[in-house]
Order: sequence, then structure tokens, then C-alpha cells
Amino acid sequence: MPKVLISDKMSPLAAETFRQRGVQVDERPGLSKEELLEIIGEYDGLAIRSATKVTADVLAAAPGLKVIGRAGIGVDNVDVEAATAAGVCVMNTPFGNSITTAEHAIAMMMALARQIPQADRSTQAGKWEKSKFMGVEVTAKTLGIIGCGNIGSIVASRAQGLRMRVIAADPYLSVERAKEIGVEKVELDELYARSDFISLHTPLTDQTRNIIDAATIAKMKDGVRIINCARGGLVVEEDLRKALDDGKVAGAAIDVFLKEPAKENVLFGQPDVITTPHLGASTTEAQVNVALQVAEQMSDFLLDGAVSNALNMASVTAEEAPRLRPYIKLAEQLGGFMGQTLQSSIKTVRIAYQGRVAKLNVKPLSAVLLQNLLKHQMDSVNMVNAPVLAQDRGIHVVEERDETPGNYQTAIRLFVETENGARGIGGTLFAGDMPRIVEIDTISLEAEFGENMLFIRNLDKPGFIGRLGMLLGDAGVNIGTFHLGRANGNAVSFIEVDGPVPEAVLKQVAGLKDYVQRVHALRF
Ligand SMILES: NC(=O)C1=CN([C@@H]2O[C@H](COP(=O)(O)OP(=O)(O)OC[C@H]3O[C@@H](n4cnc5c(N)ncnc54)[C@H](O)[C@@H]3O)[C@@H](O)[C@H]2O)C=CC1
Ligand SMILES: O=C(O)C(=O)COP(=O)(O)O
Repeated sequence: MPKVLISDKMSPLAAETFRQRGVQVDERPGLSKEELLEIIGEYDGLAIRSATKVTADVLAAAPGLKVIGRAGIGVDNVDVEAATAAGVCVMNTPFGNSITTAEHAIAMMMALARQIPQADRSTQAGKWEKSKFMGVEVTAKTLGIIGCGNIGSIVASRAQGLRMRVIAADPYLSVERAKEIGVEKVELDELYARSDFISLHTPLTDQTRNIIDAATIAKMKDGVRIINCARGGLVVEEDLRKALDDGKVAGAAIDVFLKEPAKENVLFGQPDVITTPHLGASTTEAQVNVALQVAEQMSDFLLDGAVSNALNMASVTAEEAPRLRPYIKLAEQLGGFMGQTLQSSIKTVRIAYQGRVAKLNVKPLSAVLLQNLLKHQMDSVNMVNAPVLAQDRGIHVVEERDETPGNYQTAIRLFVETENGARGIGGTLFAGDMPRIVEIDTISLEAEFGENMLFIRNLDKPGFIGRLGMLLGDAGVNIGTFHLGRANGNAVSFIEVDGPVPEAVLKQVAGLKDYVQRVHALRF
């Protein structure tokens, strides 16, 4: 039974769902880094929110870890690159808390416009400072949204309901989408120049880090109000503090901080700043959504191999998983065959899907094929990291699809170019789920895979089968099946044997110089 650790505070529905699905689960929110390092080695899955930092050393201490599930959106607390290199799938729940977070941004904007937290403190202190808290209307004001994805576009729709003019800067927002959601797409500089309120909704990336600093604040309108419910690192906190002190920025509403938990911060105490402790996603509804979703997704992954919302892996739905399973087996065998028979480094890999298989989601098949191709040349490769490892090693991978059936209703072919020339292998499924090899190096044959196989490239001359049979028989190696194919004087023999073939016997086979070009003992 797979075992999952929940290391952040999460709705109890997450643990309940894991248990119902047959996954063992431990809830240990608030672990220190040392405690996490000590126990993480026991787990197949780790379910987190934003508090747990999954760094490279945590991954190194977790050799059995297969999946990290983020009950929420931002994964900047996970070293996704290190997770990918370690072959760990990282998934999030991209929509479960977006409405809640958008509502928080709107609440923060309204609180800024009317200084509600400050007025509350003053009133409860018995001051009744009616004239001190003069606010501004939001109606007819311009809201500039930086990052108009899921949350940004919900903020836009709510702001439109408040009769605001909404403009957005987002290099990946298409003009059509902007039109559809009724926002005007602008460049950042124009957004700074025109906005009365600016709300941040980008992920934290190298491009967005410190996007609000002294230089960009200088481009903004005097008296602008800034809302950040995205990530702390988007704003240079010292620069914002100075601009607030100078009166350039009239107010800032901050939910997220560079260093969290933010027990102290340069913005604290500034009278025009309002803060919340990373509450963007904290509603009952959002926490139920993300807890249920993360537990379902991680269980699907650990129990059935279904992949959804993964950041470093192709998706496989629960419906697709059983349909892909026989092809996964075939992909493993084709990749494994090629990997075991290559003797030089790979330059290019071409994977061609023809017929029925070309209509399926082939990304996971390519990943498995690459994994099995590469695992004989490098350590610790799996379907998560295989595409990245191939790229790192300069292997050019091409995927082709052709839905028109050829000689077979469905076929996968793998062509590999190495320093020593080109190789190819093709396979199909018989009766829908039985993998068969149908060609090797363009020579047709029909062969099934067994646990122990001998593959021989030989010359098509009389006497070979007899000699090989004698040699194997004398060595006590029993032949299970014997498949042959030939073309233009060349031949391939694919032979299932009842156990591993000793090295000395392989040498003897290779020594049949009149017939044998090369011989490989393969295991599947
Ligand atoms: N305060 C909180 O509790 C929560 C915060 N968040 C934060 O909100 C962020 C946004 O979430 P979603 O809207 O779901 O993500 P999303 O991926 O749907 O949208 C992000 C948008 O930012 C845009 N973007 C990327 N780079 C940009 C750049 N350089 N300049 C302008 N736009 C850029 C993208 O094109 C995309 O449209 C998350 O990454 C997370 O960090 C999310 C949930 C809760
Ligand atoms: O989903 C996100 O990106 C969030 O920032 C929410 O964070 P949390 O799960 O509340 O710690």
C-alpha cells in the first residue's frame, strides 16, 4: 500500500480521501526541516501547501518518493528542477483556490480604498476619527492587472462588476482572450502610467521577481494603490516602503512576503499598509476543493498511474490509463530492446506512432520509451526525468503521428541514430493487448518478448540454425521460441531462451563468424 505524508495544515478531507482510496497516510503539519529529512525516506507521496519547502536535500533524503502534491497553485516552495531530476512527479491543483484568492484581492482593494483596517483600529480605540479616513471610490477607476491568468481574470470580472476599467499586462494573454474577458491588453509601462490600483497575479519566476521596484514605481501615477496576493518576491519590499513613506504610493495591501512566515518586515508599521498572513487561499470552500483534489490526484497517480495537473510530466487521465497500459508495455519493450542492443552514444531518437495508437495521448508512451532506451546508458532514469535527461545529453527527440494504418492497425516504431549508424525497431499489439515485434532494422518478423531473449543479426545462409541449436543445446540452454526474419541476404533471429545465456556461450555464438554479425542477450 503506498504511503503519503501530509506535511502542512490541510483539510481533514485530504487524509480521509487517501484512506478511502487505499493509501496509507500520516498527517504531520508543522514539521521542522530536520524532522522532515528524518522521516521523508519512508514515503511514496508528499502532500503540501506553501509552508513545506521541498529543497534538493529533502529530495535526496527521499529515494522512494514518487509524487509531490501541492494543495494549491504556487509551487515556488518546491525545487521542481531537482524533483524532475530525481524522477519525482510534481502536481498542483490549479483552479481549486482561484476564486477565493481573487475575492481576497478584491477585499484587499476595497479595504485599501476605504482604509478599513486602520479605521477599525482607530474606532475600537475610541478615537472616532471620521475626517482622518477619507477614502476613494473604485467606480470608474482603472485597475491594472499584472498577470491575467486564472486568478487575474476572475479579479477582472469582479472589478468590472464594481464598474472599474480593467487593463492587463500579460505577455501570454492573447488579444482574443483579452476581448473575451473584457480587459484591455497593454504593455507594462502603459499599465503603470494609467492605473489607479495595481494588482499582481503572476507566478514568481525569474522574469517576474522584483517586478515592482523603485524604477517601476517611478513610472506609476502618484497616489497609486498596490495589491499583492500573488508572491512576496514580486515586490522589492524596501522600495515599496520608501514610496509609501514618500507618499508616491497611497496604500499597499500585502498578503504575501519575501520571507514567510513574516514575523517582522520592513512594511510593518507603515500607516498606509494593510497586511494578511498569506490568507489568499484560506476559505473553507477553497481548502475543501484543494484537499480533495490533491488527494484524488495523488491516489490516482500512486494506484493507477493516472497523471493530472503535473508540472513535469504528461497528463494521463483515469480513462486513458487502462487504454495506454498495453502500449506502455510495448514502449518499455521497444525502448528496452534498443537500449540493450546499442553500443554507441545516441544522437537522435525518432518515435513514430501509426494507426490507432496515433489517436491516443502518446506523450507518456514516448516518456516510457525514452526511459527504457536510456536506462541501459545512465543511472536513475524514469519517465519523469527521461525527456530532460535526453535533452541534457544533446539527444534530439522527434515524435511523429500518422493515424492512417499501415501493415498493422496500430504500430510504434523507434528509430535511433548513433555515432555508428542507424537502428530501428517496430512493434504492434496483437488482440489489442499483446505486444509483438514486427520489424527490426527494417527486416520484418513477428516475435513476442520473453524474459530472456537472444537477438542475433546474421547472414541469411544455410546451416546457421543447426549450428546455433547445437551450440545452445550443448550449453544446456533451452530454446522456447525462435523467430526469424530476412531481407537481401541479411537476417535477424529473435530467440526466447529459458534462462540467462552465460557469457562464454554468447562468445561461442559470436564466434560463428560465417553467419553471425552480432549477438545480444536481452532481458525484459
Ligand atoms: N495568496 C495566495 O494565497 C495565493 C496566491 N497564488 C498566487 O497567484 C499566482 C497566480 O495564480 P493563477 O492565476 O492561478 O496562475 P496562472 O498561471 O493561471 O496565471 C498567471 C499569469 O501570469 C502571467 N505571466 C507570467 N509571466 C508574466 C510576466 N512576466 N508578466 C506578466 N504576466 C505574466 C501568465 O501568462 C499567466 O496568465 C500563483 O502563481 C500563486 O503564486 C495563488 C493562489 C493563492
Ligand atoms: O495556492 C497558492 O499558490 C497559495 O499561495 C496558497 O497557499 P497556502 O496553501 O494557503 O499556503
